[in-house]
Amino acid sequence: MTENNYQFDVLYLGSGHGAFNGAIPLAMKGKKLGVIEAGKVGGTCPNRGCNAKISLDMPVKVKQEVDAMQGRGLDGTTTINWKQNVQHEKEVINSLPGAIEESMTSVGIDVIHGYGKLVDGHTIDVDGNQYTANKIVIATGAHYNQLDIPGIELAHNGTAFLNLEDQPQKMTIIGGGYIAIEFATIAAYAGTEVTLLLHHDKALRKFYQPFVEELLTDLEKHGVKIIKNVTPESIEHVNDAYVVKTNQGDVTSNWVLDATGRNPNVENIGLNTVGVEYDKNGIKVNDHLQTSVDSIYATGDVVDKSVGKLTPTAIFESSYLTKLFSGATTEPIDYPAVPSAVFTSPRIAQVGVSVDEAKANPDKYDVKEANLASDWFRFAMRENKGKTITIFDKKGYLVGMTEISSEADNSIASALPFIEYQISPEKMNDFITLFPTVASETKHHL
Ligand SMILES: Cc1cc2nc3c(=O)[nH]c(=O)nc-3n(C[C@H](O)[C@H](O)[C@H](O)COP(=O)(O)OP(=O)(O)OC[C@H]3O[C@@H](n4cnc5c(N)ncnc54)[C@H](O)[C@@H]3O)c2cc1C
Ligand SMILES: NC(=O)c1ccc[n+]([C@@H]2O[C@H](COP(=O)([O-])OP(=O)(O)OC[C@H]3O[C@@H](n4cnc5c(N)ncnc54)[C@H](O)[C@@H]3O)[C@@H](O)[C@H]2O)c1
Repeated sequence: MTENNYQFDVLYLGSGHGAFNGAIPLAMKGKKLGVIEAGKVGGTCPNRGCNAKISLDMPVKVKQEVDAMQGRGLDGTTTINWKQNVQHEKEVINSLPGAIEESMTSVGIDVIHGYGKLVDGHTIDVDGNQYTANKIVIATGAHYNQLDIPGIELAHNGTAFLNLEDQPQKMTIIGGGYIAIEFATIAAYAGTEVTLLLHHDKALRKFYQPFVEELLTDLEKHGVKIIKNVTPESIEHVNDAYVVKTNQGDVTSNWVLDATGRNPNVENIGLNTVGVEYDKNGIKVNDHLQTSVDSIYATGDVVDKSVGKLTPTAIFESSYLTKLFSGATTEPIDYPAVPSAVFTSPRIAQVGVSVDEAKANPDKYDVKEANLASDWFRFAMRENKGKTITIFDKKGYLVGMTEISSEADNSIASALPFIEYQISPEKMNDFITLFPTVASETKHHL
């Protein structure tokens, strides 16, 4: 029996990481749960986000490593087969929605397929059928922004890129965020001539800009043409090509990607009907992820939040609600330092206090910069561009780190416990790492 005789204790609108990561352990605690999904179970990340993207990146990373070892034990470069790579990606992701649905149904969760709309604080309508719950969690995620210019319907979004079976000879990418830069890398390494249109003079604005400049220079070496401070004005189909008309002239290619960001899915789900407050940045929540309607909570990309709209933050929020709903906590949500990485070649990754903040506050922080080319292990990998910057407070505790290298994601990941658990400089030596690894060499910089 559920609380107050509702059909469900908790009903999730959406089945992405903001829902299923918390729903499964909550169901295992005996709660009766329902998860409503209009599209593929598992949402963006497994089906058309992180997992799909990183599968396409695997040959790119290997190619970068093979290129680096030319004449150092390896003779002969390699080329990326676009069609095979997309097939490889499909083989990785195709089974995920079924597996995620099975992991929910196996613990008694009802997965309801259809489009849900809030009717009141305890009821969701799914294609004419009404479902009631003591609590509702809105986890509807986000959708691609579409530039408001004539001819934009001739451009494609990130999902189309991940499903693109025929390699374009030339591609125009509008945007300078994660998706624009990661997809430019994948396409350029496969031999597509990419033109990247940056709205301003900077890309990846949340990352340390000297590292971003190095990344852009490296992309240029791989044939990417970068045009800064450009405003796309329209797109036209001329003969077999697509022409992006801009304030700096025409850019012609066979395929155009609109990578100008993502917007939260707040429209047409009944938020106005029930009085849930939101704006273009997402649903407003308090420090318990509760919306302006007491019985309704929100997680993931649909939430207006200061931390990154990333899979691990969606998982953290979903898991927090599991603790809240099961009575394991009454405390507000308390995010740890949130790492982020751009999965390019080389990668840039960062966590904690930023380099800019540290340099602006020399009374609070010490900044240590290291060129990784002089690390013997990175030298063995022929990593010649790597740089790492570590940031310490005045007591010598690690509080932030930023790296550019082919292993930046793994290097930052290995430093996370030292930051989150505030390991003292003396205690750091109590850890024995595997040797020789990225982690063992990263530790020398901490
Ligand atoms: C191309 C790409 C690459 C990315 N790469 C990374 C990465 O490398 N690392 C990282 O951390 N993050 C990455 N992200 C971000 C990450 O995918 C999201 O932060 C994460 O998926 C958010 O999860 P969510 O549960 O909030 O939303 P989603 O996963 O989007 O799930 C929302 C679900 O709700 C469903 N839905 C919406 N409205 C309704 C309705 N009315 N009724 C029923 N169902 C509904 C949708 O169909 C969807 O399945 C990437 C995103 C993209 C697009
Ligand atoms: N590695 C990762 O963790 C990863 C990878 C991909 C996506 N994501 C997530 O997905 C989300 C979406 O990524 P994204 O790259 O689409 O968004 P983004 O917000 O990172 O970048 C959007 C880009 O579009 C540009 N832009 C905006 N309006 C424009 C205009 N009118 N004309 C030209 N350019 C314009 C911006 O300047 C910016 O460079 C992000 O929130 C990110 O958290 C994460």
